Amino acid sequence: MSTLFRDARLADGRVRDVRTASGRIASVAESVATDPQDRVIDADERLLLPGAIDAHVHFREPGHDEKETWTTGSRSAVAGGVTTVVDQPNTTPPTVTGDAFDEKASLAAASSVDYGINGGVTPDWDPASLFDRPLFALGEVFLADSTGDMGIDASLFADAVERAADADVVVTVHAEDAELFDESARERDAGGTGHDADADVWSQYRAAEAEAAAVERAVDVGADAGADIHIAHTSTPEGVDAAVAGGATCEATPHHLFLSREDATDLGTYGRMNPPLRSEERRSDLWQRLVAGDIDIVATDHAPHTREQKDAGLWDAPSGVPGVETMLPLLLARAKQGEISYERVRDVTAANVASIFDLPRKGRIREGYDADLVLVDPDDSREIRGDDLHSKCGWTPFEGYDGVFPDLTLRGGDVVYDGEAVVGDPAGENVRA
Ligand SMILES: NC(=O)N[C@@H](CC(=O)O)C(=O)O
Ligand SMILES: [Zn+2]
Ligand SMILES: [Zn+2]
Repeated sequence: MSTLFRDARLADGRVRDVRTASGRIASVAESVATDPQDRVIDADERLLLPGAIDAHVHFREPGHDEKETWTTGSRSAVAGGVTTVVDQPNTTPPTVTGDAFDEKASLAAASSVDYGINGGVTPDWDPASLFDRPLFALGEVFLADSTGDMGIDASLFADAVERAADADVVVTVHAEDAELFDESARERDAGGTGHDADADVWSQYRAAEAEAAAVERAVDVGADAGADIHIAHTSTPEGVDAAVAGGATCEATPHHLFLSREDATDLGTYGRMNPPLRSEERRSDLWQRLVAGDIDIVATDHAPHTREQKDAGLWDAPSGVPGVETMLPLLLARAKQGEISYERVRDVTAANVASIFDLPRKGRIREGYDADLVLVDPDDSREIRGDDLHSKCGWTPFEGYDGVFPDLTLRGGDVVYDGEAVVGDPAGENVRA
């Protein structure tokens, strides 16, 4: 199937015809001749972007298919313009052995988007068999416990980073130092479950200082081993600055860029995640660092949990929020308001992700690249509603926010979302296989 987009506006403002054939971008030019077989789409100067690459999702299989599956997670992805995802290892079993990797890889065949599968680290990981598999990256490596309780100590971390350097794979780090958590916060929990709990207490507990301290440690270990360190979900400007100073790359999530402790009280446990929401001042400084280029990529840390699981007390509810479907729509809504350029949105959601994680055929609209494409009308925003989203969890922390959603998403030249429904059979491929 070949497709010709007529008069598409690219992120840099140029208006071009873009033709796809055999899953790749075949031509990008001011005027491209139509082949009789082409499906012609009059883009009418709507915006055409490379499909977003979300380097941080938790699609929950194997082990937690009540929260999400490769089917539901990838359907949510395409409806939000994401065409490649990277799955994290805190599943059950955790992805810490070659066998566990294989089990996850066979489940991922149900994915509508391309994917990478990360390997993780626990005291009983098996690096020999794990590095024998087509790993996307090592990570997220947990320096403190989060969902799955995979926090590891300093010596295991150093060992893991050395092995990753030998294998020439990036290490993605969940950087929080549990020694700096404020245990006295527990006494300030006034009780209540679900939305009636106060997640600001969670922000007090997993203190902001705990992030930069862990980032500093991670980049030091990385430098000693000669490894590439990527800091996951930086939530504080101090954490970003420590990553930049240490020569690491870093990501920020939509929830840390759009939400703050001022939202935590209303969200309750639905606003509990690791690292937690930060002060409005830190949130705004984080956004500035995104616009300025200190933050390399936006990744969602899409971490769905069921309502039933979230409707518990603050200390018992699981951490994490969904986000894969709303990342690009939220950023495009901000771009529409002039708060970030379309080129920067393209870079942080696609081009930079491809260069950090070495995906030479992804992240740009250029001849020879994979035909992973998102067409949007940049002026057409709508309110985000949990009921409209495709994640199995059925809720969003961004309820009521403006989003610019895709009119069309293509993966490998095939339409996977037509603006109203997810279409086609799952055909996602492992990007490292
Ligand atoms: N971020 C979260 O709060 N939760 C994530 C794990 C993680 O990324 O730390 C999850 O898997 O639920
Ligand atoms: Zn994490
Ligand atoms: Zn995560």
